[in-house]
Amino acid sequence: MESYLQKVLKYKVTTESPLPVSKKSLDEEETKYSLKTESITFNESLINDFHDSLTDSISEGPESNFIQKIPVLSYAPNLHSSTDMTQKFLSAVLDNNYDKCKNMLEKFTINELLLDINYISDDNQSSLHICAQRGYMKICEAILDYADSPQINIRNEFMQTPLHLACMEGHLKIAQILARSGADLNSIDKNGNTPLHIASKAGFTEIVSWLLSRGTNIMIKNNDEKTPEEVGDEIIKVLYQKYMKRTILLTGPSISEGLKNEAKKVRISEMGEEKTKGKVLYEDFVGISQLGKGSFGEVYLVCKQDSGILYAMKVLRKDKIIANNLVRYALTERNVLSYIRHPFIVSLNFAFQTSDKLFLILDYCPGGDLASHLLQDKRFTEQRAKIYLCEILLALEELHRRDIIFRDLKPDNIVIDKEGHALLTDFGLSKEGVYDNSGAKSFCGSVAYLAPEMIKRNGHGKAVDWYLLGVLFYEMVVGIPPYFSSNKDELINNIQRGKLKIPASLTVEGKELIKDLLQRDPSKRLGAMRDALEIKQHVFFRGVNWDSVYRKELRPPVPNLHPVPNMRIPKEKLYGENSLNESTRIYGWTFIAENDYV
Ligand SMILES: Nc1ncnc2c1ncn2[C@@H]1O[C@H](COP(=O)(O)OP(=O)(O)OP(=O)(O)O)[C@@H](O)[C@H]1O
Repeated sequence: MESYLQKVLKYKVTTESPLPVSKKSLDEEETKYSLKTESITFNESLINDFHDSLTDSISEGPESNFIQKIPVLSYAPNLHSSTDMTQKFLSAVLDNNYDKCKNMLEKFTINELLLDINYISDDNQSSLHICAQRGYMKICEAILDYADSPQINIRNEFMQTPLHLACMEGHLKIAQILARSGADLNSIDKNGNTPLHIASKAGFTEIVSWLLSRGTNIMIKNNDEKTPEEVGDEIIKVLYQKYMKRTILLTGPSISEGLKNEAKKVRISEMGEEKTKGKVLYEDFVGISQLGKGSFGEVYLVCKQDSGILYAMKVLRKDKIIANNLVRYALTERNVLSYIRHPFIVSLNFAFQTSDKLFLILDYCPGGDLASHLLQDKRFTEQRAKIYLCEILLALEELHRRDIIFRDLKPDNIVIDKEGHALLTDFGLSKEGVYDNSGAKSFCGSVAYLAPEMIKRNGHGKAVDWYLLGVLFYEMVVGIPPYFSSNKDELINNIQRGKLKIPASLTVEGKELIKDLLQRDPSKRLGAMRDALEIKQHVFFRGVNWDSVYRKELRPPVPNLHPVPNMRIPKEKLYGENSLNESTRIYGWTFIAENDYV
C-alpha cells in the first residue's frame, strides 16, 4: 500500500499546466487524469529517508520511536493467561524495558484478552501512569501507537490521570504526547486539582507556559478554593500575568469576562462528552455535495437539520489513518481546531465518530480554496495578494503565539469565506509544542512547498511558516511557486540552491518581501527574531492597520457564490457503518463547541 508520505510527496503534472493538480484523491486522479498525468514520486531511498523523518515528527524528541502496527498472528493464546501477560508487561514497563514492551505490544494487544493495557495494578498504577510518572517517553508512545484502546484519561485511586502525573514530575514532552492523543487538560483529581494546579504548585514553568498556551482553564478552584495561579510561587504568577495580558489583547475588553468564558467553555466541553455518549450526532447532518478531497477522506457540504446551518464536514477514514499510523495527526488537527478561535482560522464546531470514520464539522467557507482561484485567475494583483497575506499572517501569528507551527501552508489549505476573506484550514500537519526554530524534525508537506531546512532535515521551527508565506506570496503574484520545475530532483535542487527569479513587474517592496521571506537560512529569514511582528513591520506592509485587518475590514474580492445544490448524499456513503463500536473508538475525539451547545 502506498504510504502517507508517498502520497504527500506525490504530485501530478498535467501536460497542459505546469502546476500541481491539487486536492484530488489519488484514486480519482488515477482514473480521471490517467491519460494526461505523469506521476512523479521520489526514489525509494528518499522515501525511506522521508519515512525516517516522519518518525521524528511523530515524537517530540530524538529518543522516541514510532512503531508500525504489525499484527502478529502466531501467538499461542493458551500458553498465557491475561493476568500473566498484563503483569509481565507492567514489570517490563517498570523496568523501562522498551524492547520487551514493544515486543509484547506487537504480539499481545491484538486481542485485549491477552494484555489489558488499561489494567490498574495493586499499587494503583496503569502502564500509562507509570510511564507518565517516571518519564518513560518511548514506552508511552509505544502504548499510544500500538495498543488498541488505551484509555488516555484513565484514573488511579487519587483520580489522577497520566497527564496529572506527567505534570507533577515535570515531564513536558510526555504531557504533550498525552495531550495530542486526547488527554483532558482540565481533568480534576481527588483534591480538585487540574494538571495546571499541579504543574504550578510544583513550579514547572515550561509546563505551566505550555498549558496556558493551550487555553486550559485557569479559573477552576481546587478543594482548598484555590485557582492554579494561587497555588504557584512568584515566578509562576508572572507567567499567569503575561498570559492574561495576551488574553486581554486578543479576547476582549475585560479579563473577568474572558476568564469566565474560559471556565464556561471547559464545563461545556465536559458536558459535551456526556451529552454525546449515547447520542448519535451524525444523524443531525445531511450531506449535500462534495467540496474537496484530501489524502484520507473527503470534505462535504452538509446542513445541520435542526438549525439549517451549512457546514463543511471533513471525513477521515479510520482504516487509512490507523494503517498509516496517523491517529496522532488526526488528533492534532482536532485538538488545535478545538481550542483556537480566530477570524482567519476555520472554526471547529463538532467532532464525532462512527465505527469507520472520524468527522470534523467546520465553518463552511463558500468561496472555495485559494488554489482554485489561482487556477482560474492565473495570478493575483499585488494588492489582492497583500490582503490575503495580511490575513494569513495574523492566523500564523496566533498559531505561533500558542507554539504551534502550521507547516502546510499552500493555496489548497486556504479557504475563502462569503466576503472573500482568507482562512487557514487543514491542520493535519501542524505541530504543537514548538518553542524554538529547530524543534520539529519531520520532512513533510507537498514538494513545491518545502522549505530548504525541511529538505535538509536539520530540524525546523516557526521560521518554516514564514518561508512558506513567501512561497504563497510568490505563487499568488507570479502564478507558480518559486523554483518550480516539473522534475522533482530539479525542484528539490532549485529550492536548495537555485537562483530566485522575481518578475520585474512587481513593486520594489514586494520583491524585497519575497527575498526576505525566501531567505534560505532560517536564522536570517524575516521573522526569525521577532516572529510575526518583524514581518508586520516590513516596508511592504507600511500603512497597514493590523487591528482593522483583524476586524476583517480589508476588502478582498467577493467570491461568486453558487446556489446550494438541491442534492442529497446517501447517509451510508457519508457515514459508513452506522454505529460506534467501542473497539474502533478513538478516545478524546468528541467535541462540541461552546456556541453550539444549547
Ligand atoms: N471549511 C471549509 N469550507 C469549504 N471548503 C473546504 C473547507 N475545508 C476544506 N475545504 C475544501 O476541501 C479541500 C480539502 O480539505 P483539507 O485540506 O482539509 O483536506 P485534507 O484531507 O486534509 O487534505 P490533505 O490531502 O492536504 O491532507 C480544501 O482544499 C477545500 O477545497
